[in-house]
Amino acid sequence: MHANLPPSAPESYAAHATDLTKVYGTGDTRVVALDAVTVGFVRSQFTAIMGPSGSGKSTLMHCMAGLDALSFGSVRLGDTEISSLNDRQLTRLRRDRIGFVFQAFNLLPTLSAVENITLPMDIAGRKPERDWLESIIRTVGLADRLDHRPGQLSGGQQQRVAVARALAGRPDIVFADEPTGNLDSRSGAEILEFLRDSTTALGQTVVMVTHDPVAASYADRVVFLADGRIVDELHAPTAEAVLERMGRLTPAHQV
Ligand SMILES: Nc1ncnc2c1ncn2[C@@H]1O[C@H](COP(=O)(O)OP(=O)(O)OP(=O)(O)O)[C@@H](O)[C@H]1O
Repeated sequence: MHANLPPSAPESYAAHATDLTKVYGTGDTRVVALDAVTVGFVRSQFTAIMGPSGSGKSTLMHCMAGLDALSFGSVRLGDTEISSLNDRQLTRLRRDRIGFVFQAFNLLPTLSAVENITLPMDIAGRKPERDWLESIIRTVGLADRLDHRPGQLSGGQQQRVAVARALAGRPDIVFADEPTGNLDSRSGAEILEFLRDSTTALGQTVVMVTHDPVAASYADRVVFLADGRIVDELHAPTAEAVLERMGRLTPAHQV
């Protein structure tokens, strides 16, 4: 398994940031959202990013996914230095090599579940690999819902379609931003299990931003941010351990 390579081996990372710094605004409105963050996401691992509100979680995800430009530092996706890419190359990289799952499911209402799953590949002119697609659909348990439109599916089922869509192109990495934020706890648990299965059974790499210690406990590793810096990390986390670490980072009035 790639996950057993030493973390220092560059090939063990699906994505890696070095001294990643992001500054918004200038003068009085200047905010250092990320302050020289160095972090790697090991292939075939599930990593959760946690931290108090405003600590830089979304900014880290957006910079590493090529959705936002860096101020300083570098981000590599596999062998590709993304800060060296122009807008067109970045668009292609996001489309072909990154999967996204958001809190809102962002499905097209007029398309069936399977059409939604294959849409990004259809747009890219790529043919889905049949076996891969079937294993994803099996993993997320959608085989008997493929012809349903999003309006005929529950929230949990719609998010399963969104997870399958993110995985369909066999991306180098999947970024999930609060993927269970709109779901009841049972549907949320299913989605988290699918994300975890996609790393253990399918070898995918998943990075998830979450506020929820229970959600984070599904990950192999939790990285904690505070004030734009990585301040802690946990391996094989339990919800209790995550909660305890978060308690140390969050001022009492915000808990
Ligand atoms: N487009 C922007 N312009 C100016 N400042 C921004 C912008 N986006 C984020 N920030 C600031 O950068 C800091 C980090 O924001 P970010 O959204 O990454 O935090 P977060 O940890 O994801 O927060 P939350 O948990 O509330 O979503 C905050 O101080 C925020 O106000």
